[in-house]
Amino acid sequence: MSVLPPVRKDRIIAQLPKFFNKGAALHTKDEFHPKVKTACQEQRTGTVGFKISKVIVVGDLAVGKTCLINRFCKDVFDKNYKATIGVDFEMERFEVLGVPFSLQLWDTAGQERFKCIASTYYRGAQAVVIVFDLNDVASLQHTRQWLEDAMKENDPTSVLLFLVGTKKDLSSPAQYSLIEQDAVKLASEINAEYWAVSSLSGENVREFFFRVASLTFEANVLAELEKSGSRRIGEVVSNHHPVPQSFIQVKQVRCCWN
Ligand SMILES: Nc1nc2c(ncn2[C@@H]2O[C@H](COP(=O)(O)OP(=O)(O)OP(=O)(O)O)[C@@H](O)[C@H]2O)c(=O)[nH]1
Ligand SMILES: [Mg+2]
Repeated sequence: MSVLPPVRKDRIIAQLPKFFNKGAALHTKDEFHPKVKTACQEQRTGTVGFKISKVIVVGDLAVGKTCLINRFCKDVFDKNYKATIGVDFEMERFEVLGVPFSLQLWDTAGQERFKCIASTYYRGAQAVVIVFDLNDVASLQHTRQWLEDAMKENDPTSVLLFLVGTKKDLSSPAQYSLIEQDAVKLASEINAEYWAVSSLSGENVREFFFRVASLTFEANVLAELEKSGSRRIGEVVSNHHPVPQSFIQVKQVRCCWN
């Protein structure tokens, strides 16, 4: 018997949410991968329904990481800045294509003096959200460093990356389109999906997290399917050359859509 309450009605995902910008999307398909849809219909998603996927949110101080998470998880916005000390996390439960799926959203500190505490929590992320302020070019320039730090603790071939510009409500259309060009360019260079949001107005916040949940779910199901398929192949291969598990896992995620 399940002890968990049912998933909230507004956390049910029945369709793949759309990307934000075609020039910087993790993929541009309209629907979930056919293998994922079939596996969900046939209830062959293995352990995915019991898993909690870790998402880490990193970026400069005061760019709006905490506000972004709080807008989505609690539907609140605080205009006063209170620095995050170390880390904090929120759990969000979804239902994707009828399968329960949970995200653990880790809100980390951007302030230099708390960075070493925060970085100890980077390990094991399935998605990394790198946040910058759309009104502060320096915060966009610093995202490469945040990426490098996050990747020291994670496998770059299996992590989904998102580059998120915040405080969209504060930028004029002209200012916005200037920084967007740089952000889209950077996102496509680092293989991240780009989003622009406002936690004050709520613009794109829900859409963004639904996309994170959906793409993470899709990658998990594909990896699970690959694992159940490769177990048989692995058994045959291992009679001759043992295949390290890490190699199999890298392949699983890499071949998502190819
Ligand atoms: N206008 C506007 N202000 C925002 C938005 N998001 C955040 N802010 C403000 O920006 C400041 C910093 O926001 P936080 O979410 O605390 O920033 P943070 O990235 O978590 O900062 P650290 O915890 O120090 O790393 C606060 O004063 C927020 O009210 C937004 O979308 N629009
Ligand atoms: Mg914070």
